[in-house]
Amino acid sequence: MEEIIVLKCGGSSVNDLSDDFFDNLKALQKAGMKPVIVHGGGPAIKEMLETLAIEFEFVDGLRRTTEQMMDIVEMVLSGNVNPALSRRVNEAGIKAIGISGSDMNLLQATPIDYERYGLVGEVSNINVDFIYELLARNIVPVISPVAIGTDLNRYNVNADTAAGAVASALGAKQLLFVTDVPGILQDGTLLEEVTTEEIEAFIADGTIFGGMIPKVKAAMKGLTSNIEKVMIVNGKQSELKNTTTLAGTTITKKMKIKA
Ligand SMILES: Nc1ncnc2c1ncn2[C@@H]1O[C@H](COP(=O)(O)OP(=O)(O)O)[C@@H](O)[C@H]1O
Ligand SMILES: CC(=O)N[C@@H](CCC(=O)OP(=O)(O)O)C(=O)O
Repeated sequence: MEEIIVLKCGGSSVNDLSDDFFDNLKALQKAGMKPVIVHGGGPAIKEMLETLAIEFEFVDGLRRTTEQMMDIVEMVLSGNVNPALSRRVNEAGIKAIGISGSDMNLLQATPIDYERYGLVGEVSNINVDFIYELLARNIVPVISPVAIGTDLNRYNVNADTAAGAVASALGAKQLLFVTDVPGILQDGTLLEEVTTEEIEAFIADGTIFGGMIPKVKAAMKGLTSNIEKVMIVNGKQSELKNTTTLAGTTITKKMKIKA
């Protein structure tokens, strides 16, 4: 199997992905790589819950998910964001198929802690064979992070975590977080390379907060498996123009040698 690259498209930028993003996707395929997309949709879920006057809260950065809320999460992620993104990929001339993580037991999950988070899951198993079949046909899977439990409940999985799990399970070489900022910023300055050690310190001193935390955590976990390169890049701008010189933050496990 050729080199697999998992791209996580965050809800913050999924509706505003630049044309360069799709050109880049094409270039990756042309270069013989196999892209797999996992998307989020936090802002769209928020909007829908607010429209329906359903109150929600985040516990440790995860949306505490009730059964009623799960209906909305599934509707938005698998019924709205997912087909919209796969349509755009298809429009760009790339074969893509939108799939819910609960189809074909694609993403199987177990509850993290039902009392604390409700129907929030962590991925326990992935139907990699099905993804490989699609990749062999040059079809880009566009995966919604709604998972299925062995208890047959649906689970809401954080999309960054889901992307990390998919990348590790597939033996992907690269994991790219496509978001609404140019990468990890420190006092407004882009950090081009950050080590896993530095990340711990940045979380502790508040440089990295909120939605960036699950990304760097998934990155650090991914780097302990076969993933060689993790990047955080902006999907809205033209940094994605060139596959070899992507602008953004590269997260590495190697130590920086101090001069
Ligand atoms: N050090 C940091 N550098 C850049 N962004 C950061 C940092 N710490 C926290 N963030 C926040 O993380 C956000 C990206 O995460 P999130 O909103 O969850 O995006 P996505 O929907 O793409 O997953 C940024 O918009 C920014 O507000
Ligand atoms: C458990 C949990 O918090 N799930 C997320 C799933 C979507 C997501 O992660 O979207 P972004 O990538 O846009 O943040 C949520 O309900 O918002």
